[in-house]
Amino acid sequence: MSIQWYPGHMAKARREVKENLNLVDFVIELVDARAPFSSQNPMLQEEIQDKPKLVVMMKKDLADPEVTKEWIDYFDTQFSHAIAIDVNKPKDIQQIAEVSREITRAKLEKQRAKGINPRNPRAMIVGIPNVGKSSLINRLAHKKKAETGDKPGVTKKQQWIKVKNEFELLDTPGILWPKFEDEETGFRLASIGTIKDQILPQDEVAIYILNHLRDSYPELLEGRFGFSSFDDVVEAFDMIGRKRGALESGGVVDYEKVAEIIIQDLRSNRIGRISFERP
Ligand SMILES: Nc1nc2c(ncn2[C@@H]2O[C@H](COP(=O)(O)OP(=O)(O)OP(=O)(O)O)[C@@H](O)[C@H]2O)c(=O)[nH]1
Repeated sequence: MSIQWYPGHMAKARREVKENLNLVDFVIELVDARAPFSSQNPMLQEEIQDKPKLVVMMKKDLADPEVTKEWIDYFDTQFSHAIAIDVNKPKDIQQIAEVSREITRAKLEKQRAKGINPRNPRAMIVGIPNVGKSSLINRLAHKKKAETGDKPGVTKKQQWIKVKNEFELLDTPGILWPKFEDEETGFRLASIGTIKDQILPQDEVAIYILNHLRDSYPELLEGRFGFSSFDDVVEAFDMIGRKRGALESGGVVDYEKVAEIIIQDLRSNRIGRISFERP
């Protein structure tokens, strides 16, 4: 995870995805259910053109279920099929094969009508770093451990994974960059752990999270930290620091430590199910 995206990397990633897109009939785009807009790649649609797309919102177990429902409706109005999954739920994984059948049905029927015996449709997974691409590929392939490619000197042959006899999946995912649109997008991506911790100041990320909890999830703020509102963020840091023993010698609150506590509590799902954006 946490690739630093420079123009050269971006051009190379785009080229690689484009080459593989030529091999497939439809695309499975992974986004993070907690921030489905910010975690989309801004250029993917351009490359996909009119190929059918299935949007899979990963990590639904970490997102606010009400908001996830809104996103599914939203993507449906955008002519994309969308589902939300928890990669550890076999039932959710099963859903991918079912929706894929719907997506490719029309094309297969057309081919059959022409007397062609169609081959299995082919798909590839595309998404930003850390969104869950390898986890999903491994589940679809019934593998327990991630396979490591890229051994120096070994050319990795592309392989197709047969998924429930519904479609064939390219075993290597396409990795593209997230949006870098504005500060708000950056904070959302930092909160869900998509961008390198060094990129944005951790105290600012923690403040962003606290403000979001106060404004949208006061009951979760209360449940985890013991207060549901605050006027001044320093006061909030002080309360958390005292409660959690993040103190320097002399009993002064260690703000850096508090920022770390807030971020880690969020990412390890100890605060509750939180979404960072609505459609
Ligand atoms: N809670 C939860 N965690 C998930 C889910 N899917 C993936 N993860 C976790 O997200 C992290 C990243 O998953 P990966 O499969 O490595 O993501 P990736 O997109 O292949 O990452 P890169 O190799 O960096 O591009 C891992 O810790 C996974 O366990 C999910 O549905 N729910």
